[in-house]
Amino acid sequence: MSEVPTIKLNNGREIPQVGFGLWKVTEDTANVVYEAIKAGYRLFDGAFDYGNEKEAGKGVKKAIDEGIVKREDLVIVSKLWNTFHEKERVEPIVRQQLEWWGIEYFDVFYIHFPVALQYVDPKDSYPSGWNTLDGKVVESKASIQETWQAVEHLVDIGLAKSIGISNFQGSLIIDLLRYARIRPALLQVEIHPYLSQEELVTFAQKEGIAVTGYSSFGPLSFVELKWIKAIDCPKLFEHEVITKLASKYQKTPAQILLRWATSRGLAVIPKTTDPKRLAENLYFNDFKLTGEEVSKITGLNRNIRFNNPPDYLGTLHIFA
Ligand SMILES: NC(=O)C1=CN([C@@H]2O[C@H](COP(=O)(O)OP(=O)(O)OC[C@H]3O[C@@H](n4cnc5c(N)ncnc54)[C@H](OP(=O)(O)O)[C@@H]3O)[C@@H](O)[C@H]2O)C=CC1
Ligand SMILES: O=C1CO[C@H](CO)[C@@H](O)[C@@H]1O
Repeated sequence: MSEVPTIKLNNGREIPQVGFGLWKVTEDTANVVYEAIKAGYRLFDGAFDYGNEKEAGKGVKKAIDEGIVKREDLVIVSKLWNTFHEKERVEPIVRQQLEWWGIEYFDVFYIHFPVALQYVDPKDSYPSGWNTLDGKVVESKASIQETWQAVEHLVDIGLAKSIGISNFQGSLIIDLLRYARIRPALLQVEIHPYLSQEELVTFAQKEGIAVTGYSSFGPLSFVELKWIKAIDCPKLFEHEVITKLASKYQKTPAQILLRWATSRGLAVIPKTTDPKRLAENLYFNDFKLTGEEVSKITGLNRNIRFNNPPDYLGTLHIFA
C-alpha cells in the first residue's frame, strides 16, 4: 500500500492529505473510527454538529489503549457550530467538545460556517443543527472578527494547534486576513468536479492557506439526505470522463475523483461506513493523472453547490 502524503501548513505543522469525514456517521461510530485507524486513517474530520464526537472519542481511545496509535500520531479536527459564535461561548464549548473526544487539544479547529446563530444550550438541544429554535433559524449579532479572535485565543491557551475557516468565500477571507493575528492554516469548502472552485483555491493557496475539499463525490451525500432538489447532472461516479479514466488507470471512479483533488494540492476527507471502501478512499495516490486529464475533470465545473443552506432552509442567503 502506498504512503498517505502530507500537506504542510503555514505554521509548520503537517497533516495527512487524506482523512476520514465523520458527518452522517450515526451508528457504531466508535467502531467505525477504530476500524478506520486500523485501516491507516490518521486524520478525523469531526464537528459539534455531527453529534458523534463522544462516540468517535471512544474509538480513538480504544486504538490508543491497544497501542495501535499514540495521540500524537492522530490529527483530530473539529468545528465551532454556528450557535457558539459569541466570544464568551467559544472556549466553553471547545472544552466540552474536547471532553467528548477525551483529548486535551484539537489539531485543527475551524469556524464551521460564517453564520452566527442564536445560542442554544447544547443540553437542551444536542446537536442543535441549523434549525435552532422551534425549527426557525435565528441569527446572532456576533461578527466574524469577534469569533475569529476567540478562536485565535484557543491557540494561545493550547486548546487548538491550528485554526481554520470553513464555507468562507473570497471577500470574507480577504477581510479576515486584514485583522487576523493568526492567519487561518486551512480553508475547508465543498469541492468536486461540478464545483471546482478554481479561483478560490488559487487565492487561498497563494495566501498560504491549505485547502480541504469536502463532498468530493459531488451530490451523493445530499441526494442520500433528500436535501437537494433534483439537479440535472449525471452522478459523477457514472460520468464518462471519470469512468474512462477509472478504466485507464484500473482505479475506481471514487479514486479518480479523490486523485483529481489531491493533484490540485487539496486535502480530502471522504466519508464511508462501508468497511470495504476504507482502503479504497485512503490509498489512491500511487498513480498520476496527466495535466490534461486534471484540466478535463476541472472542465466539468458547473458551479453547482450542493451544500447550500438556503436551498434547504429557505432563508439565509449566505453564499450568494
Ligand atoms: N465543513 C462543512 O460544512 C462540511 C464538511 N464535510 C466533511 O466532509 C466529509 C465528506 O463529505 P460528505 O458530504 O460526507 O461526502 P463524500 O463526498 O465523502 O461522500 C459520502 C458518500 O459517498 C459514499 N461513498 C464513500 N466512499 C465511496 C466509494 N469509494 N464508492 C462509492 N460510494 C462511496 C458514502 O456512502 P457509504 O458510507 O455507504 O460508503 C456516502 O454516501 C464529511 O463527512 C465531513 O467530515 C461535509 C460537508 C460539509
Ligand atoms: O458539515 C456539515 C455538512 O453540511 C451540513 C449541511 O449544511 C451541515 O449541517 C453539517 O454541519
